[in-house]
Amino acid sequence: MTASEIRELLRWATADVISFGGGMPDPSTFPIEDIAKIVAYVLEAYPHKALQYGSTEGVLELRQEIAKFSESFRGIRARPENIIVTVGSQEALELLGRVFIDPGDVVITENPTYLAALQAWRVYQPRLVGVPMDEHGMVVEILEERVKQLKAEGARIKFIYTIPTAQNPSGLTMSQDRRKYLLEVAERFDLMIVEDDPYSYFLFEPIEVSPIKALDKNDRVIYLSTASKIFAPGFRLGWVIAKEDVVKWFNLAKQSLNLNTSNFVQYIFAEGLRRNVVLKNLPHVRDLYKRKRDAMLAALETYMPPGVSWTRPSGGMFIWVTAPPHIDTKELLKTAVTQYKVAFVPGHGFFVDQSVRNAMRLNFTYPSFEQINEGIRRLAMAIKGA
Ligand SMILES: Cc1ncc(COP(=O)(O)O)c(CN)c1O
Ligand SMILES: O=C(O)/C=C/CC(=O)O
Repeated sequence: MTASEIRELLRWATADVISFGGGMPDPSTFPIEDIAKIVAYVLEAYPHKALQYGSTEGVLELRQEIAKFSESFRGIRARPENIIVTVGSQEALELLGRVFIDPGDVVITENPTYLAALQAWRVYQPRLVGVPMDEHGMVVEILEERVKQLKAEGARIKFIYTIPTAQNPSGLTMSQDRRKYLLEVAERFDLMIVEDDPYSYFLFEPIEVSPIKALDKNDRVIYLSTASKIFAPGFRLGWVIAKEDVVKWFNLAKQSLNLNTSNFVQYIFAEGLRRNVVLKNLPHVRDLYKRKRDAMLAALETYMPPGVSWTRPSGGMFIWVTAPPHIDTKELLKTAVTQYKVAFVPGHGFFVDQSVRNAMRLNFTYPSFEQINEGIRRLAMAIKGA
């Protein structure tokens, strides 16, 4: 077991430190009034169901609402039997490890990728294989070559993990052609794709892309999403859309983890979807995050010294920054926090072999506009002094 550099950062979060760490939503986006009304309604209308143990796969009413939401908003056709509700999509990542990974099995991911997925799976001792990205996302040509090599070695490839839209940590979005190519490679080599999709709700520029799951005609994609960025992360509510036998295995594995996801939050989120709270809130959230992204890009242009580069995310919550090669950002973090009062997530933990030491991930959704400008100014001073 290894620590999450993101979770560990929470230790540094003191009042005088500007943190670009955790991918936290701007608290102003939480639909507090709607949630307050819904809580009162749920406790009035069906308190005994909401406060009781529940089914491991999740409340039927919520799975029905998620199926409707996924089809109308994401173009993903699914029935409630194809859905299991999880304790955040982080639990879905754990279930993937618990159900699919035996020691030595190969898991293929983008490189860099979401470090808490790697953290969850390392417990099951996989062989992690990272595929590089370019501005169009995972370089699927390289993936195809790696798959051929791995198959020739007799490796057991359990799944390909991708965050195709506004990727964590890079902010990059996989093109539609690449999505089709990836699905074609998976079909040809009989592989499963895990599509982790917390961020497709926040695309700032019009990009013609669809979830890979919406293109999936042969149940080859296990799709993950979450209420964390569109409702509230404190609810710890995510979901998986997959073929029924995968849902059954996830159910089996989840029984011994936590019996069931909280009924209380499930009924609240079901009512939130029913009342269109999410879709009503999204345009405001998307506009706010676009403006915050632009504010951080402008501050980077203003303050960063030569030799520092960064991505221009198409959506999501993060900008990926590459410092000059002599800088180890894990070391830089200590100075940044203690001397310059600014924090970020060092980049090495996002790589399958922790090899890249001079990168960092910056969150722009949580800090205020003033903190974004001041924090980037401080960060630039820390980099110049390194
Ligand atoms: C790619 C990805 N997957 C999963 C998660 C976990 O989210 P949650 O457990 O809150 O649904 C996150 C959270 N930042 C994420 O970025
Ligand atoms: O910053 C992220 O990507 C994940 C955030 C969830 C967490 O707080 O660990």
